[in-house]
Amino acid sequence: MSDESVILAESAPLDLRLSEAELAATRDHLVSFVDRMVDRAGADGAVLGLSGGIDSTLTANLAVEALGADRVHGLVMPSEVNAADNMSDAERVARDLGIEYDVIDIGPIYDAFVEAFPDEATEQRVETDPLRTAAGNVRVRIRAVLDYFVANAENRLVLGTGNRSEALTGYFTKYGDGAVDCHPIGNLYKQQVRQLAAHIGVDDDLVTKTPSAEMWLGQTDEEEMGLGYDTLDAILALHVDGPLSRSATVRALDVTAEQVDRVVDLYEMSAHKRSMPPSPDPLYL
Ligand SMILES: Nc1ncnc2c1ncn2[C@@H]1O[C@H](COP(=O)(O)OP(=O)(O)OC[C@H]2O[C@@H]([n+]3cccc(C(=O)O)c3)[C@H](O)[C@@H]2O)[C@@H](O)[C@H]1O
Ligand SMILES: Nc1ncnc2c1ncn2[C@@H]1O[C@H](COP(=O)(O)OP(=O)(O)OP(=O)(O)O)[C@@H](O)[C@H]1O
Ligand SMILES: [Mg+2]
Repeated sequence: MSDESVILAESAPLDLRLSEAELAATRDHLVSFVDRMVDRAGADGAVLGLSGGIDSTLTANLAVEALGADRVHGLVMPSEVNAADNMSDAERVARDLGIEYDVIDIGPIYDAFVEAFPDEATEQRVETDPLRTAAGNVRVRIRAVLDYFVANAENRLVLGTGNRSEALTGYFTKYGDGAVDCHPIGNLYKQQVRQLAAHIGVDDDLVTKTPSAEMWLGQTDEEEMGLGYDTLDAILALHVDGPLSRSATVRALDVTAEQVDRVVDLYEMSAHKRSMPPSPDPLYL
């Protein structure tokens, strides 16, 4: 069994599932949020990146429910490190929803970036950290530039797809997938994202797909974070968002103190990603 399947085989230590009535209320709440955001901005619609993952799939579904298919524009943006299956899933989502979408190969844009960089060795070293992450972040930020081009050109808002598990751990690229106008699913833990997606009828293969940022070939969120989402969500809900102490969390979830500490570290180290860039207090002379 690979490391990844060990992580995915973990049983959920805390049941965060919503009831059917709560799912229905959540769906209405998020749909009206999207509608309100676009309306208050005086925008004509929304644009979002479609990756074939569950976060963008759910967000696209909610956007279509809020705005109608004719006011949602999807961008499928493959690169050399995206699995072809994910890109065809992204196109399937757009087609099934009946939205306008473009497929934009970001490979040449990324290559131009690397070639323009003065360090000739950059290209050779990008497959090992820290350059692997830096290079992956470039791809993510290129997508943000394209999202905003469409938003500017077509008077749309950029919909983010971040969920609460990612926000609290800083598991996103600053000014990359974090560069958006709002995050409709930003208050749902990852397992609630899956549950809401299943509730609204998203295909099962998309609901159960292994989450991946696809910053490099074969990347998975859970492997990189060193924690399964079910464990992560449970620790976030009880300890970071909730009132339980470190030791009470260890007892309640049957997790290790190291796992709780890891989550707290991720949370604390990423505080800068959850606030506006600070300036010094004003100096009144
Ligand atoms: N204390 C501090 N105060 C203010 N700024 C601080 C800072 N510490 C770092 N920084 C700044 O933040 C930068 C690091 O942040 P960042 O550039 O985001 O880079 P970083 O957090 O290193 O990498 C992004 C992480 O998010 C994951 N990700 C990215 C995109 C999508 C998804 C997904 O789930 O799909 C996941 C990715 O796999 C990776 O683990 C530093 O280079 C520095 O500029
Ligand atoms: N190849 C891509 N084309 C278009 N958009 C992308 C691509 N890769 C990532 N994105 C955008 O970046 C967002 C963040 O990626 P992330 O992996 O967190 O979400 P996801 O792929 O929708 O779901 P999961 O986390 O389960 O993989 C995506 O939801 C999508 O909006
Ligand atoms: Mg993904």
